[in-house]
Amino acid sequence: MAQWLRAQGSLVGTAPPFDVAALPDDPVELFLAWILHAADAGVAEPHAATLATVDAAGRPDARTLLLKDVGPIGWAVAGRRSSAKGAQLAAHPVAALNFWWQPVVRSVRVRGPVSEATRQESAADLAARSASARAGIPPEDWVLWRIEPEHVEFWQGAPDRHHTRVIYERTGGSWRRSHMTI
Ligand SMILES: Cc1cc2nc3c(=O)[nH]c(=O)nc-3n(C[C@H](O)[C@H](O)[C@H](O)COP(=O)(O)O)c2cc1C
Repeated sequence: MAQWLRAQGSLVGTAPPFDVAALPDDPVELFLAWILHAADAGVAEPHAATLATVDAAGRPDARTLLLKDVGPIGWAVAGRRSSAKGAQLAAHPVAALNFWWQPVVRSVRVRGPVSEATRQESAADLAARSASARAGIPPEDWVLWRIEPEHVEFWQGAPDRHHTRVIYERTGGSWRRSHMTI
């Protein structure tokens, strides 16, 4: 199996130009540019991401879900309060969210504290789902969570392995930005 895995391609997409001299001050702006670009480049379901949480004993967990919104107050995801992630977020309201857009060799990582949206916002998210996706979900069990970004990393792979990492770290009310080629 190890041989088969080694034979699989990696970073075989085509990365677009990425000018680190022209980065926005706000990582949300760069994220919006990247996810829209990924969709234009044919990435199916570019809003699918891996949400990582930790349980009460400190053990990590992760699953795929859909990004519901992104803006000045964070990256929003939704699910059942009664789920494992619901219990984990109640015990440790922190999370990481990872995106991987293979055809454009781009990945984004977001980390930070998590808070629940208002009951109205959670209800509106549930109401916006298809009838089949709503079926069997009591409204009070559906929660929209927001990850308030403290650390956002944009990674773009290069065929020559000179990959680019751009890191935004929030200190107080402002963002500190750095980038490197690795
Ligand atoms: C593409 C995709 C999108 C998904 N979207 C969601 C979602 O938005 N919310 C959700 O709760 N689960 C979603 N799921 C199911 C989760 O991956 C997971 O099975 C479920 O949330 C239970 O996870 P938990 O037991 O860790 O809480 C999605 C799965 C896939 C593959």
